[in-house]
Amino acid sequence: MIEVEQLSKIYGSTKAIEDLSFQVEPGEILGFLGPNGAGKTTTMRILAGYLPATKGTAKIAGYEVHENSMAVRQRIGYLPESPPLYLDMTVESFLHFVARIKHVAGGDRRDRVNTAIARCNLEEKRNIAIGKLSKGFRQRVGIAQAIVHDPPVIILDEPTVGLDPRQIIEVRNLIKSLAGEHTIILSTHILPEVSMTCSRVAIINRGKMVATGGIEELMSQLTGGTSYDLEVEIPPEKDWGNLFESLQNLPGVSEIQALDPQGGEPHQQLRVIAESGEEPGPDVVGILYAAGCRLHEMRRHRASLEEVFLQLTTEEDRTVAASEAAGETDSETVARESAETEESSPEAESESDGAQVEAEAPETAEMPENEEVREG
Ligand SMILES: Nc1ncnc2c1ncn2[C@@H]1O[C@H](COP(=O)(O)OP(=O)(O)OP(=O)(O)O)[C@@H](O)[C@H]1O
Repeated sequence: MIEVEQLSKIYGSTKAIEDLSFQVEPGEILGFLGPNGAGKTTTMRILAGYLPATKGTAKIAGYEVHENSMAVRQRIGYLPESPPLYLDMTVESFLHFVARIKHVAGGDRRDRVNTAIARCNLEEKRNIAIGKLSKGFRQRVGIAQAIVHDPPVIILDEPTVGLDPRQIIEVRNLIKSLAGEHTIILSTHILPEVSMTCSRVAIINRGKMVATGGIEELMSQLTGGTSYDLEVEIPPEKDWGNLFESLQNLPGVSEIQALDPQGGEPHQQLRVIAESGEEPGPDVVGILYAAGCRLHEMRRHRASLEEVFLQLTTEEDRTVAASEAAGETDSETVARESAETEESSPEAESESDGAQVEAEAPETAEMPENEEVREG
């Protein structure tokens, strides 16, 4: 449903994203995860047809996003980081307005608006002006405007930023309830968001893809899977070397480490590292039991998504640091930092992005006087 091939975006001399390739299957929620400045918003804006890529292609439902931006916009619902909302309009009239500009047929509009209101739990707020709603309700209106034309694809850029913990849970549940019927890509820098909401994850760092896959799959592939820390007491008559060898030869065991080799007999602290996707814990216990060992403690450790994320992003950062130490010029880093400083100034942005900035379509092209509305 979403196919991205070697997508790159360069702002002046800053490579915001570089050769990104990934796919999102129908009905799936893909978490697009990366630290601040990794290139998430840039990717979301390109997918939504609001920013041209420098290189590569992105297709939504078979349409190339830049070449067929109108066809793509009909097929996507987009929630930008700061959703453009008309604060003076009531929830219902705003959704009618969006349905009209999204070309929902006149006869279907009432139904579509009612469905979006129901899906986003906005019944009690339908006649309230958006400006009087809390941030959490406004975010729901943002999601309602993204789904009001029943698009097959929904693009959500940091959908829970700025919400309180209760609102975060509500918005996450809402997003989950939309999967299946819709294909969703959700950008976030919040790890639990991905594990709670998404079926698959794409991790980016400094504009490059560092991993994609199912969350479980990534955790076992990248960290070597499960390990067990054991404290055992070995009977004096048993040969420790033989026992060590039996454990080492167990199917599914990758390595045995003696954590406390100085501890001496009979107490030993061991770490058993499993092969990827294997769980040899019960067999380890079986061997120890058969050898007459006393098991004082056994702890199973599985890497968390946090560890995977840190492992991936730190490896990448270390590589960059190493090349810097080797005397290579990191023009990208310098350019990024200066671009970040310039970001706040619209003039500076046009300078750094040259002609590409002018070619960008504003996210709110269909909503005139948007800036005034946002401020109001
Ligand atoms: N208009 C622009 N002009 C110049 N550089 C830009 C522009 N927009 C983004 N960048 C740079 O591109 C890089 C990626 O930015 P982007 O906003 O896509 O990251 P992000 O992952 O969404 O970050 P965050 O989580 O902080 O919003 C950053 O280095 C940023 O400074």
